[in-house]
Amino acid sequence: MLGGKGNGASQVQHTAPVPAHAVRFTTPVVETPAAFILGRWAWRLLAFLVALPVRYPLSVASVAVLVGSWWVLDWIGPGVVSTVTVVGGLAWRHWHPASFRRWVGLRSLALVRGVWVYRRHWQPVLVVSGLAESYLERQYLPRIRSVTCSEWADRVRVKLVPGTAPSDFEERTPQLAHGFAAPACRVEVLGPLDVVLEFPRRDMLADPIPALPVPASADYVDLGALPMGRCEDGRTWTMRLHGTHVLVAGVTGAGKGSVIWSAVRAMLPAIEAGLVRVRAVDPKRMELSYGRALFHRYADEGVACVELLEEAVADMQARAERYAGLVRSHVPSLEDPFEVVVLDEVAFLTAYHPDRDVRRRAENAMATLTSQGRSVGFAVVAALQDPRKEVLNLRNLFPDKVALRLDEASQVDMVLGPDARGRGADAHLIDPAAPGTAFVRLEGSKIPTRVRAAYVSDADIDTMAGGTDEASRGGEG
Ligand SMILES: Nc1ncnc2c1ncn2[C@@H]1O[C@H](COP(=O)(O)OP(=O)(O)OP(=O)(O)O)[C@@H](O)[C@H]1O
Repeated sequence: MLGGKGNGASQVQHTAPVPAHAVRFTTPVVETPAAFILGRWAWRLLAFLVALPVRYPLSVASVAVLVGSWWVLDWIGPGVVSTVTVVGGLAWRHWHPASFRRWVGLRSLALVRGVWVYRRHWQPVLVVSGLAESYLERQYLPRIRSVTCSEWADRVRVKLVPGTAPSDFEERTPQLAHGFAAPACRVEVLGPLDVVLEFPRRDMLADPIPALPVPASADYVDLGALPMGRCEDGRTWTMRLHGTHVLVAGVTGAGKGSVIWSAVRAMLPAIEAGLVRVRAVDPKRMELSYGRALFHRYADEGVACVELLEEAVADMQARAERYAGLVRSHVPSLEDPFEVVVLDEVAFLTAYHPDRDVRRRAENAMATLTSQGRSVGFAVVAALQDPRKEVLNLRNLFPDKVALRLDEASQVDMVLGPDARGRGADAHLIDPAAPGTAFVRLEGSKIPTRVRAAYVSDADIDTMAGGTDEASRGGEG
């Protein structure tokens, strides 16, 4: 059953003896006549040739055209076909570079890398990393189904050996990444026995991303998808804020400020229009004080911070009372704007403040805001350096989390959830020279995605706070 074609297992010669059993039952060795073996090879060759036009239609068609033209016009035929193809290809590349890259460039790359990198090294890498399975003294390998290339990564679709699980691959992502000379490896489960291994080819996030354009007007502000920066596949990283709370964790210098400011920047026209109000808690007095003018309320001293939080709780409860039985979901308006409470270094209030009463009141206010605020249009964005439980008991009240560079591997799962590191979210290995880089779980995906927040400089914040950033305003945000 394991060796059957449909189940994705391919049988290979075993390279290591199975440890001796107390009692060994072995199948008798029967000499196979050479005719059988040759017949089987011939059958396989025939099946391969028949499947060829289906598996590689473009390549087979090209060869057929070349041979056909040679048949009809002798050597002039292939010469004419090649010239037309090259000139046509160059023209295509010139006029439609994007479609040429998608249909020709990336497909050719996938063909070459599929053979040269993955199929060539597949068996040794999998055997050495412990992903080859043994059964009745034979070894079985997961089978490569296809290799495709995107702008930034190779995606190797694999059919697993029955009896194994995707977690076997998830546990060996470092071995696989090193084995195929890639900077990382991520595992995506498509279905039973069906996984994709994603190997980045280059880092799309290596260079800092300048602050994104401010949306042209409040109409273009989408509180469910604020543009924050870039994903590792080159797409824009968008973050939902309305209807959720966001926890941003990262060591000092990891770039928590750029996440907070990118969110504020993406909401700027709505803030100016009065549809969004930001209350800022800034105990470090460094990060948020720059943009004071943008905030509805601002506090930087322990007791004042707690009072700000308690006022937000009172406003939230008043709104909840008005909505009770009448409104099911909040829509931002001038009367009831979307209220965002931004807390920089939340542990200062919940763990480090010397006054126990301040710590308790801060924790209570945050717990109330995060547990009751979502449906009435209150969101909390909290940044912290140390995600350990004793520092912030409320971690689980934040549905969305951003894991910037962290100190220890164990903190990754604390921030992103128990299986995050197994799925490739190595936030503890983020390069300190690339602040703003983080792992997040995008909506609808279990796989953590690597992103980088755009860098909103002090000058950008000054311009935002002065309301003079017309030049940087974009179209649809
Ligand atoms: N997204 C980014 N892209 C490029 N550089 C960045 C980015 N974010 C931050 N930096 C750089 O890293 C430095 C530290 O960033 P930031 O102050 O936001 O870190 P932090 O996590 O808030 O640190 P702390 O907890 O000490 O305040 C910034 O001064 C800036 O030079």
